[in-house]
Amino acid sequence: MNFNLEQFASDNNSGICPEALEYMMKANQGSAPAYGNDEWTSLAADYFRDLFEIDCEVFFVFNGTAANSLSLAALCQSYHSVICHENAHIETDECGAPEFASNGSKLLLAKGENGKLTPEAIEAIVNKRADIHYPKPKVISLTQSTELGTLYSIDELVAIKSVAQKYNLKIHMDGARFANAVVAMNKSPAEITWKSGVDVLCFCGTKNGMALGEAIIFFNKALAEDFAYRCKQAGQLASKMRFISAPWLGLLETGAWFKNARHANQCAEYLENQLLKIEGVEMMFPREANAVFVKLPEQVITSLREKNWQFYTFIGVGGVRFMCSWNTTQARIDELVSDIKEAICAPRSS
Ligand SMILES: Cc1ncc(COP(=O)(O)O)c(C=O)c1O
Ligand SMILES: C[C@H](O)[C@H](N)C(=O)O
Repeated sequence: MNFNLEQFASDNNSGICPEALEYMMKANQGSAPAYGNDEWTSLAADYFRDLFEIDCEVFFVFNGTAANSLSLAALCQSYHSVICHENAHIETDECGAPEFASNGSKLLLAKGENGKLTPEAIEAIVNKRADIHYPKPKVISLTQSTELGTLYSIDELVAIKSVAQKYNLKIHMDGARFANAVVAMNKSPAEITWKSGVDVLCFCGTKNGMALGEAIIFFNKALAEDFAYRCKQAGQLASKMRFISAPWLGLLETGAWFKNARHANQCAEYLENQLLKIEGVEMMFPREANAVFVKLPEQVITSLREKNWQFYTFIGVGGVRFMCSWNTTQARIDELVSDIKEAICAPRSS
């Protein structure tokens, strides 16, 4: 298998973008204080404060599961619960880490069209029970863009914020593809986070072009009290933190965070448009960021696998996710589309 060819399984599969690599090399000069006491970490944190237009607390951890789990644990006690969508990554793909990190906060799952929570679904969970045996809802967890490639609009975020205020709930945002959401919505990072009621954001650098590294951004600073100890205890305090924060600064200072997300979104839009020209291909959800979800006949999926195409099929029988990244090329999209066309037109095996 040729590992150099871009794939469509995940933006996790992409390499390191030039800007992140350049700043990694810049940081690799001599020694620097460890555990986040270096200049790069300070500069990156300050840049986030400028970008989000608020004096927020910023922490850097290795991956998204850690970012989600630790930030959720900071928002609630073990006897509380976290309301999330049934397709939420914290439910489906973090191996119980959120429950583990919080010593037991239960995830309460809601259904919702296109992978999104609604105020009604949240209220139904909050009001389902009020007895002492029910883990008291304390946090709403939203993913922006969602696991199904869709977006919460500002109006939807504000409606959820009002429910959170009504029931004294905190709002966590899984921003694994937050940059893609900012680009797609053409709103400022502040408008789609703290100005819409978000208390803490997990801003993913890994999917945006870094080797690894997520920024946990507490807009409600009081909630970050002693959070550094939580990171240390969880093994998420990088001794050579400059090699997470410097690439982050590279993305931020050069604008690559925005450029990479815009490119990925544009590639997904191009892929969607090419697929819509093929009879027999059905879109599963609105394509609003860098993911394309389609229904494909089983023999097409088999044919693509035989040609070493990589993609997730976690969204039900015949459901396929194609994820575009900062380094996706139109040429590779055209190759994928050509193979899909060929497979759909091939005579069905009896
Ligand atoms: C929506 C979402 N949230 C969180 C994560 C967790 O990231 P990681 O795999 O780095 O733990 C992912 C992973 O790709 C994701 O897709
Ligand atoms: C689904 C998988 O766990 C990963 N979060 C991804 O989006 O590729």
